[in-house]
Amino acid sequence: MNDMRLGDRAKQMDDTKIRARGVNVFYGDNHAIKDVDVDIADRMVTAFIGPSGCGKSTFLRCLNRMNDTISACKITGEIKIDDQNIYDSRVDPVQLRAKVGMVFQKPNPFPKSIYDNVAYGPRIHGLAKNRKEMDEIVERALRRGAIWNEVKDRLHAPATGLSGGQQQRICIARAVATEPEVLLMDEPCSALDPIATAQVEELIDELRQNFSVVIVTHSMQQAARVSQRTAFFHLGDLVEYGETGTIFTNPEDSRTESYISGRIG
Ligand SMILES: Nc1ncnc2c1ncn2[C@@H]1O[C@H](COP(=O)(O)OP(=O)(O)OP(=O)(O)O)[C@@H](O)[C@H]1O
Repeated sequence: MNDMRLGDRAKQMDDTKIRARGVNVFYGDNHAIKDVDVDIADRMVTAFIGPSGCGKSTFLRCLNRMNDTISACKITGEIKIDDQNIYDSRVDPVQLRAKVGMVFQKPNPFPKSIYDNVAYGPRIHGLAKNRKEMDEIVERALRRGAIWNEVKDRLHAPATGLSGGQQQRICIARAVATEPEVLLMDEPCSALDPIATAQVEELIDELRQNFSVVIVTHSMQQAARVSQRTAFFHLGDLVEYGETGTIFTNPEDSRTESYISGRIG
């Protein structure tokens, strides 16, 4: 183990936001995630990389219990956010998903106005006492989504009428409107052109001032650009996890090296 990783491990003692231990996921007989332990840091971007089907999205969805909605899916092990086991029967998944927001691969605005898309979560969770407070929440979220200037004059127009890149930033604004602590992003740029991708990447860098961000990406360049930590998955195993620069320049495991050099995947 190199010095960087030892330093990282020590730091993780202080800044861990999510602590997963012995996590296994099964879809029927398919053992999709195998005994994964990982500590995800607060206010940093963590990238999940690995070949198609290795379990990146499955593990990401464990972090806000999105897999609960898949009946064939069984999860064992423990995932704690701060000190709370999110699979404890007392945890309400709806409340959990306000705390752990998610942005998907394909922009999926609701067929509602831009304003109502962003106000949706805050309304469900009763975050505003009146219209003025809701207006403030919506504006703050749209500013955080780096889309306010483009939409401030048409807040009541349908969100579905925006470009793909704008829709994705609306979805990010919608996810941050409930003041989550963690933001999960499942290939958030895969449907975007290079300009919109650059805007979303810049935004991810700003979001980490306030949130712990976990991003699944197929682009190693993107992982290298946006993340501080990288986890490499292969066939359901978390093969290697550490500081992004180290994973890309000096990986310990031959499978990681093969993947980043394009020999597998
Ligand atoms: N809803 C589901 N029902 C059954 N099996 C699933 C489901 N989702 C994923 N799987 C299986 O779990 C394994 C991991 O899939 P997952 O989508 O997590 O991989 P991934 O690394 O995110 O892949 P990709 O990069 O292609 O999106 C695969 O074998 C996949 O077929």
